Amino acid sequence: MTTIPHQALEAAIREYRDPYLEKDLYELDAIKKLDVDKRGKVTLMVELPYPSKGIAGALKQLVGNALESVEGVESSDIHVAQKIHAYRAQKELPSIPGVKNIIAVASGKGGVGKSTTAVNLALALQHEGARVGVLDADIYGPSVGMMLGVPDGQKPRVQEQKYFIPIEAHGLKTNSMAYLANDKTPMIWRGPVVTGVLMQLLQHTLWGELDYLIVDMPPGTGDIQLTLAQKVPVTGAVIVTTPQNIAVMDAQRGIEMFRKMEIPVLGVVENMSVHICSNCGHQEALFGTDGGARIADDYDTVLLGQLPLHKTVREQTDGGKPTVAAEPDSEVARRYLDIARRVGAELSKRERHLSGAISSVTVTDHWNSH
Ligand SMILES: Nc1ncnc2c1ncn2[C@@H]1O[C@H](COP(=O)(O)OP(=O)(O)OP(=O)(O)O)[C@@H](O)[C@H]1O
Repeated sequence: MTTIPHQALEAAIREYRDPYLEKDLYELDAIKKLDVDKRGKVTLMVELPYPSKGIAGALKQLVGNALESVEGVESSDIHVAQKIHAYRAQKELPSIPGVKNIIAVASGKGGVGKSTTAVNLALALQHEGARVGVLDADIYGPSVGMMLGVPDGQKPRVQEQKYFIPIEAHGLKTNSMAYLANDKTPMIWRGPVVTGVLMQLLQHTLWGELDYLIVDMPPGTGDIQLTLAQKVPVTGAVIVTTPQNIAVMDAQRGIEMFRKMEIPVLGVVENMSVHICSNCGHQEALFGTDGGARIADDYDTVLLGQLPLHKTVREQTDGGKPTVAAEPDSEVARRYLDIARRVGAELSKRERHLSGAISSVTVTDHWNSH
């Protein structure tokens, strides 16, 4: 029988640093079980605080190699799971039953690719193992349904004349202003009416159990956005910008608005960073360079990622099958998946929601990545 000093195992495990949280697994309190059997087989259970399916393989391999180089260790069996907590919303606003976290995707300016980012981020979080919904609050151009391939005119079913049953698309639970509108309704939806309708959509949809509800906000920083930022219990905001100066300036205004409302800004996504020619692959910075990095720097937040301006992104997203669903292994989808893990990781640094405050929350969603 071999006796392997615990210190040696711990030292080996500590060699791995989480790429998003930049801490080792002990610092993250991620080690849930560590056992060695008589034959030198190490069993390790790791639990990460963000959706991380895509990096579980690498983690297992790296930690496995480190463990197996410890004298006396013959083999290792590593299990990786994730546990997504509910984090505090601004000003202790009451949460939506079953919804652990609401992430607002916002932009200071229209047309920068906010909705494209919102749907791909939602799909990427799901791909990484989370349960996700999307609320389209973009009253000026609700496009989430179209981008997720929901047939025109489809309406959510209503239960007990009070609750909406969300429309499922690509595994996401969705609800949208667009599902309820007809050609005439946008005319009456102005100001306070709009926020009233949006709050109803949020509160009267049977979302079920969600780790993240992505809210695609209307672009800009006007009254509607401000009211939403005051009323929707948001746990974190993601700001989408393009690199050009004007968009960056508007994005700064967006960051300031969320900060004023005490909503943590999780970071900035720079969309349309470079144009990639679909014929020759030539890359060109059409809208200038590094706008997202500058703003992240100036506002002490994180550049979550950069997306190229690419014809297939538009074709796939506008065609009802966003890139992460259409081509999950593509370079662009990999960027969205990286952004999703970063968003989850950034959120996991925030203050937790008081335990027990959300009654219907499930605390573990284990998946093994064998
Ligand atoms: N990275 C990209 N590459 C190519 N096309 C893109 C990219 N991002 C967005 N687009 C396209 O740009 C258009 C605008 O995108 P989107 O609707 O997401 O912007 P938005 O900021 O949500 O606009 P608004 O909220 O003002 O309606 C869409 O046709 C979309 O497919």
